[in-house]
Amino acid sequence: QTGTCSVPASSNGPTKTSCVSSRPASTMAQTIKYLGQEEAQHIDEELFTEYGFSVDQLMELAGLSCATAITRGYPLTSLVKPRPSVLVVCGPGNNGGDGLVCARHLKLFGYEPTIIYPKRPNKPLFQGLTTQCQKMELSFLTEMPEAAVIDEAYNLVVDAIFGFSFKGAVREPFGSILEVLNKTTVPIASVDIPSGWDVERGSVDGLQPDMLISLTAPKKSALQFRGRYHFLGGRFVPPGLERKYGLNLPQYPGTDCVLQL
Ligand SMILES: NC(=O)C1=CN([C@@H]2O[C@H](COP(=O)(O)OP(=O)(O)OC[C@H]3O[C@@H](n4cnc5c(N)ncnc54)[C@H](OP(=O)(O)O)[C@@H]3O)[C@@H](O)[C@H]2O)[C@H](O)CC1
Ligand SMILES: [K+]
Repeated sequence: QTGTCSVPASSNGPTKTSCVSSRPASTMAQTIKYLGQEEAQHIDEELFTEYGFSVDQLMELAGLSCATAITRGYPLTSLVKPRPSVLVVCGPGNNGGDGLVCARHLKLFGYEPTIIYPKRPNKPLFQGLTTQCQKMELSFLTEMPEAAVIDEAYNLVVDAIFGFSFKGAVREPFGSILEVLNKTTVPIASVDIPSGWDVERGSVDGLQPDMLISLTAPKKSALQFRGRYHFLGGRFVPPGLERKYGLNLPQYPGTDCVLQL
Protein backbone atom coordinates (compact mmCIF):
# COMPACT_ATOMS: atom_id res chain seq x y z
CA GLN A 1 0.00 0.00 0.00
CA THR A 2 1.69 3.17 -1.15
CA GLY A 3 -1.08 5.60 -0.35
CA THR A 4 -1.71 6.36 -3.98
CA CYS A 5 -4.92 6.08 -5.86
CA SER A 6 -5.02 4.30 -9.16
CA VAL A 7 -8.47 5.41 -10.28
CA PRO A 8 -9.21 8.59 -12.24
CA ALA A 9 -9.87 11.72 -10.21
CA SER A 10 -13.23 13.40 -10.62
CA SER A 11 -11.93 16.95 -10.37
CA ASN A 12 -8.98 18.86 -11.70
CA GLY A 13 -8.44 20.75 -8.46
CA PRO A 14 -4.91 21.45 -7.25
CA THR A 15 -3.04 18.66 -5.52
CA LYS A 16 -0.85 19.38 -2.51
CA THR A 17 2.47 17.68 -2.95
CA SER A 18 3.24 17.92 0.77
CA CYS A 19 0.92 15.09 1.72
CA VAL A 20 0.93 12.71 -1.19
CA SER A 21 2.93 9.59 -1.84
CA SER A 22 5.90 8.96 -4.07
CA ARG A 23 3.86 8.56 -7.24
CA PRO A 24 5.60 9.74 -10.42
CA ALA A 25 5.06 13.45 -11.13
CA SER A 26 3.33 12.63 -14.41
CA THR A 27 0.43 11.03 -12.53
CA MET A 28 0.39 13.49 -9.59
CA ALA A 29 -2.68 15.27 -10.95
CA GLN A 30 -4.66 12.10 -10.31
CA THR A 31 -3.51 11.63 -6.73
CA ILE A 32 -6.05 11.90 -3.98
CA LYS A 33 -5.21 14.37 -1.23
CA TYR A 34 -4.34 13.18 2.28
CA LEU A 35 -5.68 15.55 4.92
CA GLY A 36 -4.08 16.96 8.05
CA GLN A 37 -6.04 16.92 11.30
CA GLU A 38 -7.11 20.57 11.25
CA GLU A 39 -8.05 20.43 7.61
CA ALA A 40 -10.26 17.37 8.23
CA GLN A 41 -11.94 19.20 11.10
CA HIS A 42 -12.49 22.33 8.98
CA ILE A 43 -14.07 20.31 6.18
CA ASP A 44 -16.34 18.59 8.70
CA GLU A 45 -17.36 21.94 10.18
CA GLU A 46 -18.08 23.45 6.76
CA LEU A 47 -20.25 20.49 5.78
CA PHE A 48 -22.45 21.26 8.77
CA THR A 49 -22.46 25.04 8.48
CA GLU A 50 -21.98 26.39 4.97
CA TYR A 51 -23.24 23.25 3.22
CA GLY A 52 -26.27 22.71 5.43
CA PHE A 53 -25.84 19.03 6.34
CA SER A 54 -26.82 17.62 9.72
CA VAL A 55 -24.51 15.31 11.66
CA ASP A 56 -26.92 12.40 11.63
CA GLN A 57 -27.26 12.61 7.84
CA LEU A 58 -23.52 12.33 7.24
CA MET A 59 -23.09 9.77 10.00
CA GLU A 60 -25.69 7.57 8.34
CA LEU A 61 -23.80 7.73 5.03
CA ALA A 62 -20.46 7.22 6.79
CA GLY A 63 -21.72 4.19 8.73
CA LEU A 64 -23.37 2.72 5.62
CA SER A 65 -20.06 3.12 3.76
CA CYS A 66 -18.25 1.24 6.53
CA ALA A 67 -20.75 -1.63 6.54
CA THR A 68 -20.59 -1.82 2.74
CA ALA A 69 -16.77 -1.89 2.72
CA ILE A 70 -16.91 -4.73 5.27
CA THR A 71 -19.20 -6.75 2.99
CA ARG A 72 -16.56 -6.32 0.25
CA GLY A 73 -13.55 -7.35 2.33
CA TYR A 74 -15.27 -9.97 4.50
CA PRO A 75 -18.31 -11.35 2.62
CA LEU A 76 -20.59 -13.61 4.67
CA THR A 77 -19.46 -16.62 2.64
CA SER A 78 -15.81 -16.02 3.60
CA LEU A 79 -16.29 -15.98 7.39
CA VAL A 80 -14.57 -18.77 9.28
CA LYS A 81 -16.67 -18.91 12.47
CA PRO A 82 -19.99 -20.78 12.48
CA ARG A 83 -21.89 -17.54 13.18
CA PRO A 84 -21.29 -14.28 11.26
CA SER A 85 -20.26 -12.53 14.47
CA VAL A 86 -18.63 -9.09 14.45
CA LEU A 87 -17.52 -7.08 17.49
CA VAL A 88 -18.08 -3.33 17.06
CA VAL A 89 -16.13 -1.17 19.51
CA CYS A 90 -17.55 2.36 19.73
CA GLY A 91 -15.83 5.43 21.18
CA PRO A 92 -17.22 8.60 22.77
CA GLY A 93 -17.44 10.89 19.71
CA ASN A 94 -18.76 10.84 16.16
CA ASN A 95 -16.41 8.01 15.18
CA GLY A 96 -18.31 5.91 17.74
CA GLY A 97 -21.58 7.11 16.17
CA ASP A 98 -20.36 5.87 12.78
CA GLY A 99 -19.72 2.53 14.49
CA LEU A 100 -23.30 2.32 15.77
CA VAL A 101 -24.69 3.07 12.30
CA CYS A 102 -22.28 0.55 10.78
CA ALA A 103 -23.43 -2.13 13.25
CA ARG A 104 -27.09 -1.49 12.38
CA HIS A 105 -26.39 -1.87 8.65
CA LEU A 106 -24.23 -4.95 9.21
CA LYS A 107 -27.20 -6.59 10.90
CA LEU A 108 -29.38 -5.71 7.90
CA PHE A 109 -26.71 -7.26 5.67
CA GLY A 110 -26.88 -10.59 7.57
CA TYR A 111 -24.02 -10.25 10.09
CA GLU A 112 -24.40 -10.64 13.86
CA PRO A 113 -22.84 -7.54 15.38
CA THR A 114 -22.23 -7.18 19.11
CA ILE A 115 -21.46 -3.69 20.39
CA ILE A 116 -19.28 -2.42 23.18
CA TYR A 117 -20.00 1.25 23.93
CA PRO A 118 -18.40 2.14 27.26
CA LYS A 119 -18.66 5.96 27.21
CA ARG A 120 -21.99 7.20 25.91
CA PRO A 121 -22.52 10.92 25.33
CA ASN A 122 -25.65 12.34 26.89
CA LYS A 123 -26.98 13.64 23.57
CA PRO A 124 -30.17 12.74 21.66
CA LEU A 125 -28.18 11.74 18.54
CA PHE A 126 -26.24 9.00 20.33
CA GLN A 127 -29.18 7.95 22.49
CA GLY A 128 -31.24 7.54 19.31
CA LEU A 129 -28.53 5.49 17.60
CA THR A 130 -28.25 3.29 20.69
CA THR A 131 -32.02 2.73 20.78
CA GLN A 132 -32.01 1.88 17.07
CA CYS A 133 -29.34 -0.79 17.65
CA GLN A 134 -31.25 -2.20 20.63
CA LYS A 135 -34.46 -2.35 18.55
CA MET A 136 -32.48 -4.11 15.81
CA GLU A 137 -31.83 -6.74 18.51
CA LEU A 138 -28.08 -6.18 18.66
CA SER A 139 -26.40 -7.14 21.93
CA PHE A 140 -24.35 -4.72 23.97
CA LEU A 141 -21.48 -5.97 26.13
CA THR A 142 -20.81 -4.31 29.47
CA GLU A 143 -17.13 -5.26 29.53
CA MET A 144 -14.41 -5.64 26.95
CA PRO A 145 -13.72 -9.37 26.47
CA GLU A 146 -10.16 -10.67 26.69
CA ALA A 147 -8.18 -11.00 23.45
CA ALA A 148 -8.42 -14.82 23.43
CA VAL A 149 -12.21 -14.64 23.80
CA ILE A 150 -12.47 -12.19 20.92
CA ASP A 151 -10.31 -14.41 18.71
CA GLU A 152 -12.49 -17.38 19.59
CA ALA A 153 -15.90 -15.73 19.22
CA TYR A 154 -15.67 -13.11 16.49
CA ASN A 155 -14.76 -13.07 12.81
CA LEU A 156 -13.88 -9.41 12.78
CA VAL A 157 -13.55 -6.35 15.02
CA VAL A 158 -14.80 -2.93 13.88
CA ASP A 159 -12.69 -0.21 15.45
CA ALA A 160 -14.89 2.89 15.80
CA ILE A 161 -13.16 4.29 18.88
CA PHE A 162 -11.41 7.48 17.72
CA GLY A 163 -11.43 9.43 14.48
CA PHE A 164 -9.87 12.71 13.40
CA SER A 165 -10.32 14.52 16.76
CA PHE A 166 -8.09 12.11 18.70
CA LYS A 167 -5.20 13.84 20.47
CA GLY A 168 -2.59 13.04 23.11
CA ALA A 169 -2.13 9.94 25.23
CA VAL A 170 -5.08 7.54 25.27
CA ARG A 171 -7.24 7.91 28.38
CA GLU A 172 -9.16 5.12 30.12
CA PRO A 173 -11.17 3.05 29.54
CA PHE A 174 -9.87 3.19 25.98
CA GLY A 175 -6.22 2.54 26.88
CA SER A 176 -7.11 -0.91 28.22
CA ILE A 177 -9.46 -1.57 25.29
CA LEU A 178 -6.75 -0.74 22.76
CA GLU A 179 -4.30 -2.96 24.65
CA VAL A 180 -6.71 -5.87 24.19
CA LEU A 181 -7.20 -5.07 20.49
CA ASN A 182 -3.43 -4.97 20.04
CA LYS A 183 -3.29 -8.59 21.23
CA THR A 184 -6.12 -9.96 19.06
CA THR A 185 -5.40 -11.82 15.85
CA VAL A 186 -8.79 -11.51 14.12
CA PRO A 187 -8.88 -8.84 11.41
CA ILE A 188 -9.66 -5.29 12.50
CA ALA A 189 -11.56 -2.84 10.29
CA SER A 190 -10.86 0.73 11.37
CA VAL A 191 -13.34 3.53 10.77
CA ASP A 192 -11.60 6.63 9.37
CA ILE A 193 -8.37 6.25 11.40
CA PRO A 194 -6.84 3.31 13.26
CA SER A 195 -7.67 4.24 16.86
CA GLY A 196 -4.78 5.47 18.93
CA TRP A 197 -2.83 6.54 15.83
CA ASP A 198 -1.69 10.12 15.55
CA VAL A 199 -4.03 11.50 12.87
CA GLU A 200 -1.11 12.71 10.77
CA ARG A 201 1.88 10.56 11.70
CA GLY A 202 0.25 7.21 12.45
CA SER A 203 1.84 4.84 14.97
CA VAL A 204 4.61 2.29 14.72
CA ASP A 205 3.49 0.07 17.60
CA GLY A 206 -0.27 0.72 17.60
CA LEU A 207 -3.14 -1.17 15.99
CA GLN A 208 -2.41 -2.71 12.61
CA PRO A 209 -5.86 -3.00 11.05
CA ASP A 210 -6.52 -5.22 8.06
CA MET A 211 -9.03 -2.71 6.64
CA LEU A 212 -9.21 1.08 6.78
CA ILE A 213 -12.29 2.96 5.66
CA SER A 214 -11.27 6.60 5.10
CA LEU A 215 -14.27 8.93 5.25
CA THR A 216 -14.58 11.98 2.98
CA ALA A 217 -10.84 11.81 2.19
CA PRO A 218 -7.92 9.87 3.70
CA LYS A 219 -5.98 11.50 6.53
CA LYS A 220 -2.18 11.73 6.37
CA SER A 221 -1.76 8.77 8.73
CA ALA A 222 -3.39 6.55 6.08
CA LEU A 223 -0.06 6.68 4.24
CA GLN A 224 1.24 4.39 7.02
CA PHE A 225 -1.59 1.87 6.59
CA ARG A 226 -0.22 -1.58 5.76
CA GLY A 227 -3.40 -3.67 5.83
CA ARG A 228 -5.03 -5.41 2.88
CA TYR A 229 -8.02 -3.17 2.21
CA HIS A 230 -8.14 0.61 2.03
CA PHE A 231 -11.58 1.92 1.13
CA LEU A 232 -12.84 5.46 0.64
CA GLY A 233 -16.38 6.15 1.85
CA GLY A 234 -18.64 9.07 2.66
CA ARG A 235 -19.83 9.88 -0.83
CA PHE A 236 -21.39 13.19 0.07
CA VAL A 237 -18.81 15.85 -0.76
CA PRO A 238 -20.26 18.81 -2.69
CA PRO A 239 -18.13 19.95 -5.67
CA GLY A 240 -17.42 23.41 -4.21
CA LEU A 241 -15.94 21.88 -1.06
CA GLU A 242 -13.91 19.42 -3.10
CA ARG A 243 -12.50 22.29 -5.18
CA LYS A 244 -11.80 24.53 -2.20
CA TYR A 245 -9.67 21.87 -0.46
CA GLY A 246 -8.25 20.36 -3.67
CA LEU A 247 -9.41 16.92 -2.54
CA ASN A 248 -9.03 15.41 -5.99
CA LEU A 249 -11.39 12.60 -5.09
CA PRO A 250 -11.56 9.58 -7.36
CA GLN A 251 -14.83 8.81 -9.08
CA TYR A 252 -16.97 6.29 -7.20
CA PRO A 253 -18.14 3.52 -9.52
CA GLY A 254 -21.81 3.77 -10.53
CA THR A 255 -24.03 4.11 -7.48
CA ASP A 256 -21.50 2.60 -5.04
CA CYS A 257 -20.97 4.34 -1.70
CA VAL A 258 -17.40 3.00 -1.35
CA LEU A 259 -14.35 2.72 -3.53
CA GLN A 260 -11.26 0.59 -2.94
CA LEU A 261 -8.07 2.66 -3.07
N1 LIG B 1 -16.66 14.70 7.57
C1 LIG B 1 -16.77 13.42 7.69
O1 LIG B 1 -16.22 12.67 6.93
C2 LIG B 1 -17.57 12.90 8.78
C3 LIG B 1 -16.98 12.07 9.70
N2 LIG B 1 -17.60 11.60 10.78
C4 LIG B 1 -16.88 10.88 11.80
O2 LIG B 1 -16.59 11.76 12.86
C5 LIG B 1 -15.26 11.52 13.29
C6 LIG B 1 -14.76 12.68 14.07
O3 LIG B 1 -15.63 12.83 15.14
P1 LIG B 1 -15.34 13.71 16.44
O4 LIG B 1 -16.51 13.59 17.31
O5 LIG B 1 -14.88 15.05 16.00
O6 LIG B 1 -14.10 13.01 17.08
P2 LIG B 1 -13.67 11.55 17.47
O7 LIG B 1 -14.76 10.57 17.28
O8 LIG B 1 -12.39 11.31 16.76
O9 LIG B 1 -13.30 11.64 19.00
C7 LIG B 1 -13.79 12.60 19.91
C8 LIG B 1 -13.90 11.97 21.26
O10 LIG B 1 -12.70 11.29 21.59
C9 LIG B 1 -12.24 11.73 22.85
N3 LIG B 1 -10.78 11.74 22.87
C10 LIG B 1 -9.94 12.48 22.10
N4 LIG B 1 -8.67 12.20 22.38
C11 LIG B 1 -8.70 11.26 23.36
C12 LIG B 1 -7.69 10.57 24.10
N5 LIG B 1 -6.40 10.81 23.90
N6 LIG B 1 -8.08 9.66 25.03
C13 LIG B 1 -9.38 9.42 25.28
N7 LIG B 1 -10.40 10.06 24.64
C14 LIG B 1 -10.05 10.97 23.68
C15 LIG B 1 -12.81 13.11 23.02
O11 LIG B 1 -12.90 13.34 24.39
P3 LIG B 1 -12.71 14.84 24.95
O12 LIG B 1 -12.71 14.64 26.43
O13 LIG B 1 -11.39 15.34 24.42
O14 LIG B 1 -13.88 15.61 24.43
C16 LIG B 1 -14.16 12.98 22.33
O15 LIG B 1 -15.10 12.43 23.24
C17 LIG B 1 -14.54 11.21 12.02
O16 LIG B 1 -13.29 10.62 12.24
C18 LIG B 1 -15.54 10.30 11.34
O17 LIG B 1 -15.43 8.99 11.82
C19 LIG B 1 -19.05 11.88 10.97
O18 LIG B 1 -19.72 10.80 11.45
C20 LIG B 1 -19.73 12.25 9.67
C21 LIG B 1 -18.99 13.27 8.88
K1 LIG C 1 -11.33 4.45 14.40
